[in-house]
Amino acid sequence: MENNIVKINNLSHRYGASWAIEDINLEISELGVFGLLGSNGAGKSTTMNIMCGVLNQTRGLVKIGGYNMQDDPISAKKLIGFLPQNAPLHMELTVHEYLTQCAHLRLIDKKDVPSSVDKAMAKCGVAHFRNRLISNLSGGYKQRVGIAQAIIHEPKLVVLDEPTNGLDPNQIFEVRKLIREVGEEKCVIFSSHILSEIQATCSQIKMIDNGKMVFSDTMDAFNNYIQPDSLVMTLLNPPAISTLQNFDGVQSVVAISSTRFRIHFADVQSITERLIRASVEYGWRMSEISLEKSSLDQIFAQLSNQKSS
Ligand SMILES: Nc1ncnc2c1ncn2[C@@H]1O[C@H](COP(=O)(O)OP(=O)(O)OP(=O)(O)O)[C@@H](O)[C@H]1O
Repeated sequence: MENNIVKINNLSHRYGASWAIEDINLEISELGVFGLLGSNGAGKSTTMNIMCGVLNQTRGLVKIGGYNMQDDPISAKKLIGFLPQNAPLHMELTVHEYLTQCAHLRLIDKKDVPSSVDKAMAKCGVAHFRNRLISNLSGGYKQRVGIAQAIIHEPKLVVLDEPTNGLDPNQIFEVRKLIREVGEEKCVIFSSHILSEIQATCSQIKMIDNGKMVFSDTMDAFNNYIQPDSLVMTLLNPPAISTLQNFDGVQSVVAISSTRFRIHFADVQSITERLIRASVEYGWRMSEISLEKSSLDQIFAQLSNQKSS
């Protein structure tokens, strides 16, 4: 038996004539929260829907816990909990009624249904709303119920498609916390188009751009990758530009105005500190210094170019 929780090989899908995803490869064999990052239309939902057996791929292989999704969908799907982009909630049911129905749909042994429902409600912090109609819950609590239905049968893999979309900052904070807790016991894959969302929640990051996987590594590796390589500073009494150009570690200097400069450097280590010290020593009168980070669009562009070169 393979010990991969998820194995995806050369997964490709087209809607009509246009390819939504092409040759996606992915292997996960450990617990934790894995982020799938991509801008709108990048192919995240298509990948997740195929992974969960909701959509049939045009080409490629999906195995969950060693079971091929196309050959043995029942065994594969037993191992998955899925919260699609539009949570499949029944607004007219109470939280308890809905989760009980989900437990039956997941073929949990009848005698174990009440304890499974109680456990999922407790884990997701919705037990105190057990008798409330789902339609009367806030967005954050609706998402919690959505996550509860995804974990009720104790799956190995939990797939959450943009679970924090449309929530307010407090609700986002709480739902992220819940996702991290679920990730301590299960493999969680969750998608977002917001980089900070993935950075705050995930140990690993997979980036999709234009239907292709452009980056797959740990969050630390990604954060190192996007280390800033420029800064902007304002000097009210600047030296000659050649002085800045010759400063140790500086690669190039662009004068944005007579007092504002963009400095490109090779290594972020200590450059800001050394520039501040020099400003004090030589009386440059620094009033601003800030590191510039690449935008998500720039990162995607860099990674996509690297991939195709
Ligand atoms: N049912 C469909 N029919 C035709 N094209 C589709 C269909 N579903 C998705 N697409 C197209 O496939 C591409 C990938 O869409 P997908 O929904 O997988 O992206 P996404 O990364 O999840 O984006 P979003 O965050 O906007 O949902 C897009 O160009 C989209 O327009």
